[in-house]
Amino acid sequence: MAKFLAFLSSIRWQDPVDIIIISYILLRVYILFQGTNAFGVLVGITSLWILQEVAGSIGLILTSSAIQGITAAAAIITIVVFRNEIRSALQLRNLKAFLWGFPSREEAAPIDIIVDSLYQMGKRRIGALIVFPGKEDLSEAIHGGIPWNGTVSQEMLLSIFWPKNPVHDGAAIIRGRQVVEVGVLLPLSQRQDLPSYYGTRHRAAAGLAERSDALVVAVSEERGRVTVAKDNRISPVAQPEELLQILRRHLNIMDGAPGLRKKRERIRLTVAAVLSFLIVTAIWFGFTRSQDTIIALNVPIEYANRPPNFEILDTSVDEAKLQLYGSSALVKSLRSGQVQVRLDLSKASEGRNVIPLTQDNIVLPPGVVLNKIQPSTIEVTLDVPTTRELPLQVDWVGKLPENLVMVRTTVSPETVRVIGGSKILEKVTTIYTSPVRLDNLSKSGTVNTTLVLTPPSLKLTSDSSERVTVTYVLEDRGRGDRR
Ligand SMILES: Nc1ncnc2c1ncn2[C@@H]1O[C@H](COP(=O)(O)OP(=O)(O)OP(=O)(O)O)[C@@H](O)[C@H]1O
Repeated sequence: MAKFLAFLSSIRWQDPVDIIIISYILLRVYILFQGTNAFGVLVGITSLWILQEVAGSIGLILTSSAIQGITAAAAIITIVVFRNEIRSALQLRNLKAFLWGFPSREEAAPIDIIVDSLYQMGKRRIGALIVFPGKEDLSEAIHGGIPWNGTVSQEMLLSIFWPKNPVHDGAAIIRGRQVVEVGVLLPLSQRQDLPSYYGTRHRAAAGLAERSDALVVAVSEERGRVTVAKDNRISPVAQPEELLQILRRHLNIMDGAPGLRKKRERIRLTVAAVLSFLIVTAIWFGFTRSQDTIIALNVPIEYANRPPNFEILDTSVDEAKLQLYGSSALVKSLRSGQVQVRLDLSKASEGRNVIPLTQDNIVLPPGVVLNKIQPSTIEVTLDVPTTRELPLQVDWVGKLPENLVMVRTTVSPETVRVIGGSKILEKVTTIYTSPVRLDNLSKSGTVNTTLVLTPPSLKLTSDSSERVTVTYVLEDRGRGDRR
């Protein structure tokens, strides 16, 4: 529970923003690419990337780098192979349309009118060729069309393919409710297995279907048959209902009233948005959790609420060793002062106190969790401060040269006033200077040095100085004073 709360408090404002931005990008990619072959490949590449992250996080170094290589190669191949699909998916006029717009969902084609017209033309032996583009861009496959932009009607279709009409040759392209181009030349299929009675019209239908995701319907001038070409298949369709069904499937026209269709579309988008959010949240969770780190930190102990009149004479340690856990970004950016160890001395009494060091003594920034504290207890010795005047002595070290003897030493000042805990001061009888070496002395003189307060809890009164002057007199053994 504590970890969960710590996790909640570790969420920064940037994290939900991060998740929302990436979820939105994912949703946009879905909206722009749904239904295209490239979409399936994109899903594949994303799965590979997730697999690589998982492999990396559990330490499968070789697998992770192999998948990384495959993902990179697959991404490049996808861009090359699906360049047309990607281009048509991104064919939006401006950034606003790219970020907010929906790919122009043209109004559904009036397939009843179209199917009726096709069978009418069949009956009357009027040859026709109609292309219903899919998601792919056809501009590289087709040539020579004449822009038309007329709303589909039976009269218009019959007149376009009327043999005396100058534009009856070639194919018509229908997008939504519009005949957008007429007289379009389609690529001819090179297949050898097509029936011999299929002439160039049917070969043209098969050719474009093979090269793209468009559906092409041909009406035979000779036989009056309606034939549909899609992908690598080309076959006659005897019944108008069957053709209606094929067109409905190809153009993604849902049964039901337009209101119902819109509702279904909204539900689909909502599901896609929720799924994007959940996927991105899961990835974010895995990503940030895998970034969690443990660090060790030494933090000076602060003492609060010291009883008045008491001094801290001694403590068993000056620093606490903390082991902290959290997201690596957070843990690494910890600054001094953000982590504090505070010991409450309000209940401490004179002498030695053993105070437990617990979680309650530690102040941590949100998101950082305490894993371990050392030591578990701290000894604090409190005492009443007193002042004493103590004699000062020189701390001579080493040996005088053989021929010399020290006959007199004076220290200035001779005494110092020291403040410290009464118990400690009871044991201290003398204050020493810093060590002064004897080996280097060759004649009488003066040395300036400082005094050393031991134990360090002792302090000098404000009127005492740290500086000490030592005057010494040396003599040659047997020869008297040496100046
Ligand atoms: N590459 C092409 N792209 C578009 N239309 C074409 C193409 N080649 C031929 N056509 C159309 O096909 C017509 C010729 O049909 P042709 O009789 O050769 O074919 P078919 O398959 O036997 O058709 P039908 O059964 O109607 O005779 C042309 O007048 C032209 O309208």
